Amino acid sequence: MSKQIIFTEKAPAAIGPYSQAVLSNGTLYVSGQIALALVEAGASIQDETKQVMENLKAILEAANMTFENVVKCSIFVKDMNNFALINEVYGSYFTVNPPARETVEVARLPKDVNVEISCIAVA
Ligand SMILES: C=C(N)C(=O)O
Repeated sequence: MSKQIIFTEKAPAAIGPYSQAVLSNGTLYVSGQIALALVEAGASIQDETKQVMENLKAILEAANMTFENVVKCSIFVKDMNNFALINEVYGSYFTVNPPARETVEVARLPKDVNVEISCIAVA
């Protein structure tokens, strides 16, 4: 079993006992990304989502991958009424052959952010 911890300063450090991402046997498991600073600044859901996607991008790049390597995403939202706005931003990162995905509304997210997205990518 191979297990390589991926870390980049270009994405926020973990806020708990987890790694930004773990690479195992060619598959990259990226932890759920949030945009805490933007939420604290009162940013829009679009800007929050964009920052989350940029975090994912930076972590993928740290493992020599891009969004093209992503096979699955999980989206957790505080308010499903934001579904369309989140899709608008998310979709701009996956213009062709988007990955598999689920989107789930949850009661609360860490640090009271509005959206958290994780992904799995394959080399
Ligand atoms: C933000 C997270 N990924 C967490 O708390 O697990």
